[in-house]
Amino acid sequence: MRNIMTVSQTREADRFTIANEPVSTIDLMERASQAFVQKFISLFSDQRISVLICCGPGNNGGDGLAISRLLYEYGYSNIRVWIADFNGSRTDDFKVNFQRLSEIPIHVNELANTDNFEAIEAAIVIDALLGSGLNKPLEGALLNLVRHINASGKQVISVDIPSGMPADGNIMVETESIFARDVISFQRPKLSFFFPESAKSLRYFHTVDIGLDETYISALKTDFFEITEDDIRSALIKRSPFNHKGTFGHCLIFAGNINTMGAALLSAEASLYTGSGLTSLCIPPSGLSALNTRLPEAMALEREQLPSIRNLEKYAALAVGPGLGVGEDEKKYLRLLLNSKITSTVIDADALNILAQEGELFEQLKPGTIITPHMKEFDRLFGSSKNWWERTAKARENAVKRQIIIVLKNRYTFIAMPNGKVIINPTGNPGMASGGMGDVLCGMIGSLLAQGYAAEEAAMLACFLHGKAGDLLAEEGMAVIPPTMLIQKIPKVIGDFTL
Ligand SMILES: NC(=O)C1=CN([C@@H]2O[C@H](COP(=O)(O)OP(=O)(O)OC[C@H]3O[C@@H](n4cnc5c(N)ncnc54)[C@H](OP(=O)(O)O)[C@@H]3O)[C@@H](O)[C@H]2O)[C@@H](O)CC1
Ligand SMILES: Nc1ncnc2c1ncn2[C@@H]1O[C@H](COP(=O)(O)OP(=O)(O)O)[C@@H](O)[C@H]1O
Ligand SMILES: [K+]
Repeated sequence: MRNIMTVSQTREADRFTIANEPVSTIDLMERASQAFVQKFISLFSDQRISVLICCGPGNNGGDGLAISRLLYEYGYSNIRVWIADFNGSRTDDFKVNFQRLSEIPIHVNELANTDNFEAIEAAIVIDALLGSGLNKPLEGALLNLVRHINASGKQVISVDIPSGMPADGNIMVETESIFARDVISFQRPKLSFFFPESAKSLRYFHTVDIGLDETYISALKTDFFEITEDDIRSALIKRSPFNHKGTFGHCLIFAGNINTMGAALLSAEASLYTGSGLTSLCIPPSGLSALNTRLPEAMALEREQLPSIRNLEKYAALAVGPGLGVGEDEKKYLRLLLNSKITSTVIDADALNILAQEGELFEQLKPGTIITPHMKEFDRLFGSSKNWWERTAKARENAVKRQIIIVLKNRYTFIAMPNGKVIINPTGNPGMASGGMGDVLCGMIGSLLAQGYAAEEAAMLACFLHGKAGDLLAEEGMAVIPPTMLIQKIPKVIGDFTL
């Protein structure tokens, strides 16, 4: 896991590295600027491109000055610099880089404190106005400059963070900032990048290593973590020669209704393709022929038979909800299943809507149960929230209080764990925004639970692999990803991490 630092923790890591490596602050700024420039070159290799670098008075601006010099040294000759120093005081490292820049022939314009900025001619704007030192909302001439840059329609690349954007997650509706196509962020992404409200400030972010002390950083106590490929590689268990279907558990999926049988089939298919030894799908009789035709590997269990089954615990895991409906029968059977001896459970979709109506059933969830709400389902369960910061806080609070795992689905899915940590999944893409994608995730989690993974691991693995399968398809040129195609990719993604 990669822990996500707050601004004050980044400063601590900064101070520790400076004192213990040791490295001077100006050399650290040079290292950060070099790292930025290397990434910039990989994005824009044509040295003839015209670039305007906008620098504030702090260290973010100091980076901007160093970046200007370095780009010049790398052969980018069409460079201009604007300095927006309206009332801040220049930092020492800004001053050093200002002096260094004066020794090379780059046009530098120190902007007057006015709202009349000249038109931006350059193709690219590097935004080094403000970084993590933001301490109040933008206002006055600086705000107008930010609006001027945004209105120019030029591609903006931000240094560390879009100027004006708060870093630690709580982004207000009224917050105004630079809108960057790309952000090149130092050492770690900022927590704010993962919140949906960040969409007004950036499109893509890239993280570059500036050599802060990783041993120190990984020991910092943080609440938010990002899943990495190494986590997946070490958590996934390789298959052994004498494994058999019994090794990989039996997943029971309780889903589907007359008009929503497809959701049940998607979950069952995802369970099969994620590797559960056996998958049984409990559906109304109207779905049986569809199941037998579409998924010969899966077994059917007629819904009315549920009460007569004595040994439900033969199912290693239970996945409930996709396309289920919220009728009285569904409520009755859901109650029966949640009160059964099956201990590993994932609850999705309509089963969550039932829980939102049946408060006492919700209160009785077994510890370790996984729930997978999207935003609307989450709000039905926990009440509406003003913004994602508040919603995330509720997810953490409830995961701890109820000792359950809350998979709050989005572009970056937040997995709130019973220990209070929030694990962020980085994989996935907008091609996956199509109906049925969540049904697939539910089947994958059920499958991993059936295979014996602990609930925390099953949630983390399923979210990452689900998004990764979507990313592989996007890399193959798929702008729209039907859930059935994503399912076909799951075995390959698992293979990439285990074979
Ligand atoms: N992390 C690392 O390891 C490394 C970090 N580095 C870089 O340092 C950056 C952080 O630099 P920083 O601390 O100097 O702050 P920065 O963002 O330049 O702004 C401070 C200035 O802005 C002003 N100001 C604030 N809010 C304002 C507002 N709303 N409107 C107007 N003004 C406002 C504030 O004025 P004040 O209010 O304090 O008078 C002060 O003058 C970081 O993002 C990264 O780029 C690398 O160089 C090396 C390694
Ligand atoms: N823009 C996106 N980027 C990454 N993942 C996405 C995006 N849109 C949707 N997804 C993923 O697709 C799934 C959608 O789930 P859900 O809304 O429950 O779908 P459905 O109810 O149609 O099955 C979630 O896992 C979500 O993370
Ligand atoms: K910036």
